[in-house]
Amino acid sequence: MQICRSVADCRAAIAALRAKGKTIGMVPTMGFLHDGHMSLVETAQTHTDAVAVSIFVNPSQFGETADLDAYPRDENRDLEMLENAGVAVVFIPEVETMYPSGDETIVETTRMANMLHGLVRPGHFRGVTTVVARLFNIVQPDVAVFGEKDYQQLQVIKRMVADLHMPLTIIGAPTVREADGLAMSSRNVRLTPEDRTAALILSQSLTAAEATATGATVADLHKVIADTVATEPRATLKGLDIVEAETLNTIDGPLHGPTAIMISVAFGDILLIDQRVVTP
Ligand SMILES: Nc1ncnc2c1ncn2[C@@H]1O[C@H](COP(=O)(O)OP(=O)(O)OP(=O)(O)O)[C@@H](O)[C@H]1O
Ligand SMILES: CC(C)(CO)[C@@H](O)C(=O)[O-]
Ligand code: BAL
Repeated sequence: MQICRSVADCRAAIAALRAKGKTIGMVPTMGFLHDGHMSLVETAQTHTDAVAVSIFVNPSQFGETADLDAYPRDENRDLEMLENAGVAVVFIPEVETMYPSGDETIVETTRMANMLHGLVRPGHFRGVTTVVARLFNIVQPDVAVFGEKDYQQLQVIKRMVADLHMPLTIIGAPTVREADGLAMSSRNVRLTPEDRTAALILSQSLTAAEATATGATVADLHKVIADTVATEPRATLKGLDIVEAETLNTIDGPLHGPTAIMISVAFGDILLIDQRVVTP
């Protein structure tokens, strides 16, 4: 496994694989890896010959520096997991490497970035597309894999790739969960034991909504989720969006096709997200 910290080293490692005729898959991450990330690596490996993983805690997608500062990191453990998984290249840049001129050049999906979860975290998706576009330009993968857990992020990136005619395919991979249903997230380790138990309310509220989806309106599902989350006093519902699955367009009246339910719930200063696509 090649560990690269500069753009030149990363490009050289990828070029060496290309010279052997290998196709390249990519999994962008912010590190502190868990089984959710490793499932994305496996998906990338089934589609391509060699996989590159980036580890970069991207400052431009964090609103509050407290959230950025508290973001968990463990580079040695991450590298061991990636080596064991047979990853070919790991790219671990510094902030100066990714942002040589700060935020002079940005990439933004102007509509999709500034709706739904983008309103809960202003500027977040602009930071995501800006860094992902840079990562794609450095690695130039054939395929990149993103988790469905970050549902809006996946749709935003697909839109960016289509609109900028980027020559790669984006694949979405299902959410990997703990045994009790909590979506795996690097942020879970910051939860107190009480909040960790309370966090089950995310998946439980989605299950309650799914059970009533057929024949339901958006307003009905809003109520089911809000009422379920309200039964957990430690949880604060921050965002709840029920939209058409691919376009993220709003739905009037009853659900009429694949529908994405996206929720964000805060436990103190820790914001957790989950989603489910239901087809009535
Ligand atoms: N439980 C999961 N199942 C599948 N994919 C996941 C899961 N958690 C994260 N991912 C995906 O891994 C990629 C990197 O995500 P990231 O490094 O932000 O991890 P994370 O655990 O989501 O961290 P956090 O939510 O705390 O920011 C993204 O494409 C994300 O959607
Ligand atoms: C895609 C990503 C690595 C960009 O920083 C990040 O948003 C994430 O980990 O989901
Ligand atoms: N997984 C999305 C990255 C973030 O929360 O900033």
